[in-house]
Amino acid sequence: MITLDGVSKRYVTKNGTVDALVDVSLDVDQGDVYGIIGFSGAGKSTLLRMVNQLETPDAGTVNVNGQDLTAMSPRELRRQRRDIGMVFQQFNLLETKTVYRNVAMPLLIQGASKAEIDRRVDEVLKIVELEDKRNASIRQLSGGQKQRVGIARALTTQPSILLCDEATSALDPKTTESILALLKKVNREMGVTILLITHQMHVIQRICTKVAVMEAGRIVERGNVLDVFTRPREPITQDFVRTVVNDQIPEPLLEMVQAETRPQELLRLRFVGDTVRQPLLASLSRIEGLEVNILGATVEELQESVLCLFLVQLIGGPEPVRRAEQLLDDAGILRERIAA
Ligand SMILES: Nc1ncnc2c1ncn2[C@@H]1O[C@H](COP(=O)(O)OP(=O)(O)OP(=O)(O)O)[C@@H](O)[C@H]1O
Repeated sequence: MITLDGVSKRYVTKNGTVDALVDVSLDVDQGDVYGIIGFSGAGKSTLLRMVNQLETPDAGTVNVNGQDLTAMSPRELRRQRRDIGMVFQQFNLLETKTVYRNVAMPLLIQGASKAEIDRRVDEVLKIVELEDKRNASIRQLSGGQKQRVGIARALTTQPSILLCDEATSALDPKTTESILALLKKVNREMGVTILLITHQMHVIQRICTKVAVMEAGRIVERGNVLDVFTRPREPITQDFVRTVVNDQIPEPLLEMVQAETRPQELLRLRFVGDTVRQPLLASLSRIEGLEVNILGATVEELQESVLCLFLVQLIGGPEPVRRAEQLLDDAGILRERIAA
């Protein structure tokens, strides 16, 4: 549905050159909620703006619905952009105008009839649950309500793609949850494909199906959210995952572990989905000559499944520890040894 192929973008300023995108390729399929995560300056905004050609590439192509946007005339591009809505971090609304006027804007620009505009505005305000604010001024709204107006405006032209530029970064945690739930609803019930950029792994966890991690203009890791959360490869991805799934031994317990004089093995275990139901820890503790201590545990909901992370200390000789590791391997549990 969206395909970037070998896209590069270099900005030249009086302070020097910046390679904002370096040979970036990306495939977003219909129905995806695709999240791009990275630190400030990684190139996320530049990538997002390629998809509606607010930025043009120095090299590579940008295809949307099978059409190469980089080869389009300005007129064709304007038509294509109606199929791509955009939601902004700072809402980008006309503060002195009404909700109706803001939401109607894309249709007014297109020259739609008053009857059609009225019908469509009412439809989208219902979706974002702001019917009662139709005639309110934007200034009278909370941040969360403003973002709902921003989403409604992006949906008026019935786009098949929604681009979200840090849509929840200016909102408090509770409002963030409600906006993320709304985006998920837009994806599920209206079939809108979403490409979003964020620096919060929590956003990826809550609504994305796929994720790409960006660093210095490159995509360094990508995949299904469940896979990336379970087996993050790159250090930057591990850092992002750690902000949601803590995988470190808590400081007070570390001292106890380091003071242990008996032979021990420290393991980080990851269980996904059905594996969670197995009574593994009970089985481990039945191994003769083995003492099992839990040093940490996290359970996170992820894509309608659960990811559990356990930090365990196995105290015992080589044979009981080997049996324990065998048991974990047979159960398909991901295990990783950690240093004390
Ligand atoms: N119009 C521009 N002119 C010059 N440099 C730019 C321009 N736009 C972006 N850059 C630079 O390109 C790099 C990537 O910027 P970009 O905004 O895409 O990153 P980002 O990951 O979205 O960052 P943030 O999260 O801070 O928005 C940065 O070094 C930025 O300073």
